Amino acid sequence: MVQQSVSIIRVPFGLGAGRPGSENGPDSIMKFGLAKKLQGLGYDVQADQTIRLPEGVQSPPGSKMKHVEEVLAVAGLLGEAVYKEVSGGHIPLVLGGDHSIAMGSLAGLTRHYHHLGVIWVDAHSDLNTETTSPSGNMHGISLAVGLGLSHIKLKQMVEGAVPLKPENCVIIGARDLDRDEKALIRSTGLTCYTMHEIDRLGIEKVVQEALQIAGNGTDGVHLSFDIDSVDPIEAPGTGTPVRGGLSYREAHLSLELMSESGRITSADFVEVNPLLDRNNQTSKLAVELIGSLFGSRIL
Ligand SMILES: NC(=[NH2+])NCCC[C@H](N)C(=O)O
Ligand SMILES: [Mn+2]
Ligand SMILES: [Mn+2]
Repeated sequence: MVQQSVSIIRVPFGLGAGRPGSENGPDSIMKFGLAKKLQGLGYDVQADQTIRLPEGVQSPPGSKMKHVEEVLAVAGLLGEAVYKEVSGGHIPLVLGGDHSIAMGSLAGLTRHYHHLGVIWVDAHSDLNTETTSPSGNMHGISLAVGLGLSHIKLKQMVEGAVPLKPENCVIIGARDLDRDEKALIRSTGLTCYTMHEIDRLGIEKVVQEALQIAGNGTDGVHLSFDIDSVDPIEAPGTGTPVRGGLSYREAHLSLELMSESGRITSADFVEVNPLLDRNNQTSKLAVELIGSLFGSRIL
C-alpha cells in the first residue's frame, strides 16, 4: 500500500479577525506535536511550508471591509500552494490563522476539483458579504466568497478556480447567525445543521447526512473546521467564542466519522488564538481533533 501523504501548510495570518492572536495558531498547534501525531498514524508528513503576508501589502484606510488587500494576497499564495499539493497527490492540511484564509484553500482546491463539496464546522456561517457584514471582518465572509456571492471571487486568487455549489455545502454547529446570513441560507438552499438540529437528531446522524450531501456527485470534500464550533468550555482560545457549542465528544465523533467515511480530501483548522487560551487547552485540543480526522481511535 502506498503511504498517504499529508502536507501541513501554516498560515500565520490574523488580520481577517477583529482581534489579534490567531496568527500565532499554526506554531502553537505544531508545538503540541501535530507532525509526530500524524506520523504515528502512518502518514508521510511534510511540514515545512509557511504562507506569509508579503511585505508592503497594505489596504488603504477607510473602507468598510478591513484588510481586503492583505487577505487577498495571502489567499492567492495559499491557493497556489494548496493547488500544488492536491495536484501532486498530497492531502493539504491548512493551519490558520483566522477563517478568511479558507478562501485561499477553496481557490486552490476548486482549481483541482471542479465539483468540490464542503463541510463547514463553525459557530458562525461566514456568509456575510461586503454589503451585509456588521463587523467589516473578512473572516465573516469566507464561505460567501466560496459560493460566489461576494464581489470578491475565488478566481481573483487562483486562476481557474470555480465557485462552490450550495447543494454540496453543509454547515455544522451554527448558533450565531446574522440576519442576512439566515436569509442567504434559506435562499441558496445550502444545508445548515444548527446546534438545534444537532441536539434533536444527534451528531452522528447530522455528520452522516452532511457527508452524503457534500459527497453527492463531487470529486473531493473539503472540511473547514473553525475551532469556535466547539463549546468555549473546551476551546476558550478563540476570537469569537459562542456558548452552547459542540461538546468534546461531539467534536471528536464528528471527525472520527469523517475519517471513517474516507471522503475528506483536504482540511483547514482555523481560529485557534493562543493569546486568549487557557493553559494551551485549545491548541492541544486542535492537535487531538486533527488526530481523529486522520484516523486516531480510542481503541
Ligand atoms: N470565522 C469567524 N469566527 N467568523 C465570525 C463572524 C462573526 C460575524 N458574523 C461577522 O460577520 O463578523
Ligand atoms: Mn468561521
Ligand atoms: Mn466561527
